[in-house]
Amino acid sequence: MQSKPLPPPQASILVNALSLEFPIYHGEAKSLKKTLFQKAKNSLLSNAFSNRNRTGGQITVKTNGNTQYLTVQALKDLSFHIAPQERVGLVGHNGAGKSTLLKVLAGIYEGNPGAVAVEGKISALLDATAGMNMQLSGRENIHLWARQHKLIPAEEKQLEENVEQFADLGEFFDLPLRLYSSGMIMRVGFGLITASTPQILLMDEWFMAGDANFQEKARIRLENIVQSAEILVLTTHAISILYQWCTRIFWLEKGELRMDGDAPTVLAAYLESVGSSLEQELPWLRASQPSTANTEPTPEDLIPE
Ligand SMILES: Nc1ncnc2c1ncn2[C@@H]1O[C@H](COP(=O)(O)OP(=O)(O)OP(=O)(O)O)[C@@H](O)[C@H]1O
Repeated sequence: MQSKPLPPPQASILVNALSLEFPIYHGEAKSLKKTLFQKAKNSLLSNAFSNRNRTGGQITVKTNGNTQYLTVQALKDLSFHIAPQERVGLVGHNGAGKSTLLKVLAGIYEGNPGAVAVEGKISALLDATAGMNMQLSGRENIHLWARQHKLIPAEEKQLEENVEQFADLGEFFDLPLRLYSSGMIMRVGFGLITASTPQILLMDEWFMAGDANFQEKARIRLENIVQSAEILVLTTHAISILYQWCTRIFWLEKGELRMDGDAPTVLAAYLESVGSSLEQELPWLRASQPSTANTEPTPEDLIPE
């Protein structure tokens, strides 16, 4: 008897005490180094610098033998579990660690060993040029990607046709990417990443760019993959998208998880901390019923007017 293939395991993301710091290499700029060292030392003494400055990760002084060096703590001791059907939004000030966290989940950055366990096939809409070779044409980049992902020839052909049609670049599809505009590169990158449905979809804000024609085509493609992805993790500064799309929000501050909870609660607390409110950001809330929050996501909301 032929055995049935096993269904793919359910998607999940388990993060346990994740930290990530970037060393600052700026040896030649002595005055900058001196200033940063002084600020970091003052902050250790008084904690005033870190409280006042709500941009970027925490800058700290580290010691290795006789040498001192500076690091930016981009993520600090994060722990959480994301289960299937959860749609998580990341909020926080500039430099809070949102993009870095997405990159760690995507496997682009490595956190501390054993801190991240991801189950399921991931697609990351983080950077349109990630993994692309600027010397190769759009078509060649598709083949490169197909080989890296071990597609069989029929799948590779299908992918090529799919992306070529979506990107709609005419003869530019066979010219090197270095001759493309950023919007043209995005068409190839977006088309490639959204050609198949992932179990886990990670999205940063970059995909909101592009001309009107691109946005309409992108909307249709996004609609399909967002609805079928098991897990969505998204970062954007657009509160209305977070409110309508997400079931859960992580509020990051200087790399730490300041709050984790349902979208209305965490967004209200976050907005209050920056002197705003949900009613101010989403005037339509006043007129709508509470039950309309977190309804089925509408990808139209991702595309700016
Ligand atoms: N490749 C890198 N090298 C050094 N420092 C980095 C690097 N990437 C991020 N950082 C630092 O890590 C911190 C977190 O950056 P990150 O890009 O994750 O913030 P963010 O929350 O996505 O910000 P924004 O809302 O402005 O996009 C910042 O202080 C940033 O300077």
